[in-house]
Amino acid sequence: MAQTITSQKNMTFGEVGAAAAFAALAVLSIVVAAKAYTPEYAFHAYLFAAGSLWAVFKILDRYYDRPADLPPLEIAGKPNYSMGPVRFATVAAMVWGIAGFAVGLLAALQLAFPVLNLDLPWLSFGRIRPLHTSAVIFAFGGNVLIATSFYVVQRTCRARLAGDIAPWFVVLGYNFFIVIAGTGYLLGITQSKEYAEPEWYADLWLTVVWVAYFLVFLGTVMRRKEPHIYVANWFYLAFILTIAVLHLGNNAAVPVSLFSPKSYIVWAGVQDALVQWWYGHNAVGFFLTAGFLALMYYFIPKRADRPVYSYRLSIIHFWALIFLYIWAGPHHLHYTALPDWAQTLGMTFSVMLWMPSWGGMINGLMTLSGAWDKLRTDPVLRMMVVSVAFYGMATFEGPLMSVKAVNSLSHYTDWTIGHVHSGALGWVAYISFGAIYCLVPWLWNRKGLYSTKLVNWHFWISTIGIVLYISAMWVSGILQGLMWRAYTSLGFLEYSFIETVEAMHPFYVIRAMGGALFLVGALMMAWNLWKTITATEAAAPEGQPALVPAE
Ligand code: HEM
Ligand code: HEM
Ligand SMILES: [Cu+2]
Repeated sequence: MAQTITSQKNMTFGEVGAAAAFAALAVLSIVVAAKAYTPEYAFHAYLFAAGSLWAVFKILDRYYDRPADLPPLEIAGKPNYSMGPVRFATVAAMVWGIAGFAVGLLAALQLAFPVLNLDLPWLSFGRIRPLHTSAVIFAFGGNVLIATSFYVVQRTCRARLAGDIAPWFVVLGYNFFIVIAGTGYLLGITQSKEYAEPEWYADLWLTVVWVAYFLVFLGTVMRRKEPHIYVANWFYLAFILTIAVLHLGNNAAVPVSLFSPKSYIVWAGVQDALVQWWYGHNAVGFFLTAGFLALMYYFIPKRADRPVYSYRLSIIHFWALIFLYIWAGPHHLHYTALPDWAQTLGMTFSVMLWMPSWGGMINGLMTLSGAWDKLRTDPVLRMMVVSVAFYGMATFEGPLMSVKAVNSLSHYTDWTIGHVHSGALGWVAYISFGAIYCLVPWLWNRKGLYSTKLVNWHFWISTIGIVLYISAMWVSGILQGLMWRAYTSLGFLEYSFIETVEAMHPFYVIRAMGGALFLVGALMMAWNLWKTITATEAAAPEGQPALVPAE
């Protein structure tokens, strides 16, 4: 007689708790929707209600379908990695990335040809701009960080992701936040804080998601089988923790009512400005830098098949970077009502930041020692190496721009926009593209990418795009700054404002062309990945990970 071992099937504590919490949120959202002061807010409340009901349904549905026992942590002595959430976030990153680049292109075209506002409030520059910045930083960048952090932490700790539904809650909950934020901008809901535009209710939701993210990540590190915590995880952890603190500090707002989307920030005057740029600068430092440095420290050694050039330097890089970044925020407030000593402090720490930044860049580049020849044949590695070079460029330019005398010329001009995009396109997007090109064949169990040639085309087309974008912005920024400060011999301003705007036109056209090339490259990438995923040839038999051993 065949022996069957069946353990009794029970709902886990997490399933019961999450289903109950979502049911309560659904009820609350419906009440809010009914009593909302504005139709836009009611729309968001309905989205929350629909999302929560869907979550309750999914949790119950999964419970009825699943076996009594939860997936084991190990199978035959090997970690049973959880890659579903990683796959979802990877695809989401590509989709949001393309949307964000397209909206950036629209914004760029609107600046060159204002008629493209189309006289529609939803498409006006003021709404499109935060849509672009949030789509590229938080939707594209955020999904890249979640996907890679969940991948890297599992592989380097040789442990399955902590939590059962928690990793899915993080990934889906985060993307729901993106939907609320993005639709909010189009409908005119904003608290007008740059890079923190979503209103109080979206911020509260993100807080819950982010705490879950922190717990899943930390829980995975704590169940590690590998005694050492690899340096990439340190960078991820600093990113997750610091973003939580920044988010709470910068969004300390009191809502007008539960039924209104509007809130008022508790900080006043110059304190509000300082908190905002403490946040804004460290969003660059910990989201766009520390998080993506974790990618650098995992994917470059992996792809080049070389150990990190100096592991000791990576530790120094880590501590110096997080200690210095946090003080540099005031460089966004030069020549304002902020006390002079605070401006000088911000400038000094920014100049000091140059050293650890370049230490990190050198560490990333020198990891290729003995493997430089791979740059000729592997465009994915080339993309990541160029990315590190752009990181070096942006972190040289940043300290320069933080010097008050330089900032008096660069501030308010397109130079800042050039600096931003050499960091954003050259560093953040390129290291992300490289990581995604590595990840997709691993995650979908494929031998390799569909076409390396296409990666090569992507590399060259988008590199030309970046060069057009940033060089146009440097020239236009410096021209703009010089025109604004030009005086006649009688002491009058030499140019009216509109003359400076007219002078920008050709550069805005060139920038839009650069953006279009960048977008075309990303579309080629999406096609290449799609063909890779749908290819029929698997690298290893189903159910057996085609993954190389963790280090
Ligand atoms: C096709 C690619 C892109 C195009 C055409 C584009 C275009 C633009 C435009 C036109 C602006 C407004 C500039 C202004 O107000 O004068 C802008 C701002 C911005 N973009 Fe992009 N962008 C692209 C990609 C990206 C990416 C990938 C990122 C980040 C990862 C990014 C981050 C930002 C940020 C942070 C700002 C605000 C800058 C500031 O306020 O100083 N962009 N972009
Ligand atoms: C050592 C590193 C860096 C320093 C000291 C630095 C410094 C600066 C300075 C002085 C400004 C201009 C502030 C103003 O005049 O308003 C600025 C703007 C900016 N930087 Fe950097 N930067 C650094 C690296 C980076 C990197 C790597 C990125 C992107 C990945 C980046 C993204 C930005 C953004 C988005 C802004 C525009 C903020 C805004 O006004 O909206 N920075 N940075
Ligand atoms: Cu800054």
